[in-house]
Amino acid sequence: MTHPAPATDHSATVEAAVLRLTGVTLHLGHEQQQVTALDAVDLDVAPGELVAVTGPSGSGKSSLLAVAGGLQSPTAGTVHVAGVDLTALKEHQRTAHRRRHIGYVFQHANLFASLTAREQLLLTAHVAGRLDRETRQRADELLEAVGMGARADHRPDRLSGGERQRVGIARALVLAPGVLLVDEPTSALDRARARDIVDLLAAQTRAHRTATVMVTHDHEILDAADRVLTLRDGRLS
Ligand SMILES: Nc1ncnc2c1ncn2[C@@H]1O[C@H](COP(=O)(O)OP(=O)(O)OP(=O)(O)O)[C@@H](O)[C@H]1O
Repeated sequence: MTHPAPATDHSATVEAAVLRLTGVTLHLGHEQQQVTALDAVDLDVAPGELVAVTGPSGSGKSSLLAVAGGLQSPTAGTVHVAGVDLTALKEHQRTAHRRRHIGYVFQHANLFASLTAREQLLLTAHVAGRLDRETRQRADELLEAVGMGARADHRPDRLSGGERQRVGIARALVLAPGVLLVDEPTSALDRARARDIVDLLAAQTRAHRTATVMVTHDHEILDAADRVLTLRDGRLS
């Protein structure tokens, strides 16, 4: 019987982090108008960990999510997702890796008006070529887990803002991503619903062992995070 070679320390730590940004710098704009949106950012997020990133307007929060999600290539540095450096991939490979390993939750749930809650999840699975029995079952389980089981056949116009956000969270998890990137999830919600949603995100992060990064202005929800980091002028601390 053969045994696999032991992993080197380096590859083991990359895998352990799930999401790892190393020395990430992002310049935006041109020449005199150039802005350093991210400045030598290092960030490791482990499975089951919820990291909140806060910071003033223009500090680089959206840029951080865009780079971590492979939507924007950094000017310098590397972004490892599930052990693979996104910056070393060709565009089509990056898209495939992103679909497989990253889930996104947006400020507004961005649901399709004509689809029911369940169909929002099934469409995501379909686009990824994963509309199989297992994924259908996972979709129903997730809708149950986010408290939307009884409303799985409702379209967005029959759901509240908080309920739509719940569907958005379930949709982000339907392909079992290792990384969850969350952009201002509570900004469209009242206090009580904001609390519900962030508690749900924390619970789902733990239940599904995702490495979750949540960008937020909302200081009242920071207690739900395992770690709180601050961006100032593109520097993370
Ligand atoms: N396309 C662009 N060209 C040039 N500069 C840009 C561009 N997009 C963003 N910036 C600048 O990069 C910096 C970081 O912007 P970013 O949107 O990441 O900040 P943010 O913290 O998400 O802000 P907010 O909280 O207001 O959404 C800002 O100074 C912004 O003006």
